[in-house]
Amino acid sequence: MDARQLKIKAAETALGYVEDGMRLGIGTGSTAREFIALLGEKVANGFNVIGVPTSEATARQCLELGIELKSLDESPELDLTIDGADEIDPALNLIKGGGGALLREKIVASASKAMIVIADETKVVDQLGAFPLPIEVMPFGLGATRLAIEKAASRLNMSGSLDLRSSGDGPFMTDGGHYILDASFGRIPDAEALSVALNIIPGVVEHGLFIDIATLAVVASDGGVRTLKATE
Ligand SMILES: O=C[C@H](O)[C@H](O)[C@H](O)COP(=O)(O)O
Repeated sequence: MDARQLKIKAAETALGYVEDGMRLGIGTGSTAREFIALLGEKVANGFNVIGVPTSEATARQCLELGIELKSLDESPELDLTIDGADEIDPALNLIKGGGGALLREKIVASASKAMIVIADETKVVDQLGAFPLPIEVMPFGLGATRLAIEKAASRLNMSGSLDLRSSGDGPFMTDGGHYILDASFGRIPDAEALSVALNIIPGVVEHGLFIDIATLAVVASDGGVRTLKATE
């Protein structure tokens, strides 16, 4: 099976967890896109959900498919969020933000009773960190924020490059109007400690470490689809 078929398989399985009438957080990225396409087919056949999108791109796709959308202000508590991930560890801690949507994704997933991650097998790792960690930062004070991140990482015995994400003709801008620094620190020995250390830096808006948020992962490989639950 090619990569897209695996994403569709994971999305199909996750769709089985969505019940009629649910308030649903809807993720961003190429795997989430396959999920939205399948959800759209179900909605066209009379299935009801109220979706809260995690990005402008997801909102556009949902609206094209006739999926009813609300904001988190209108629907502040959600039953379930379904979203992709860049890395998944055995405790179901995640790295997200490869597509730049991590801030809204974390707000939406945190407002949900459950979060199901959909992915192909390549996203499952023993320890997070081979995928560069996206850190969403304020454009104001970028140099000072970068230095503060480097110092915080160094206190945790980590170092590496912090690359300002580019859109081709300038810095990549998130839906919230912020920049992204992609941190290549390598394997992260203590993701929770790094998460806390990043969260207290004033210019850091959010980062892509999702700790204790995901409840289930649906992972597709050539051998079939398996579901993972957090080991601790
Ligand atoms: O910002 C983007 C999101 O966190 C995505 O869910 C993540 O990057 C995975 O994307 P994909 O399904 O395209 O690999």
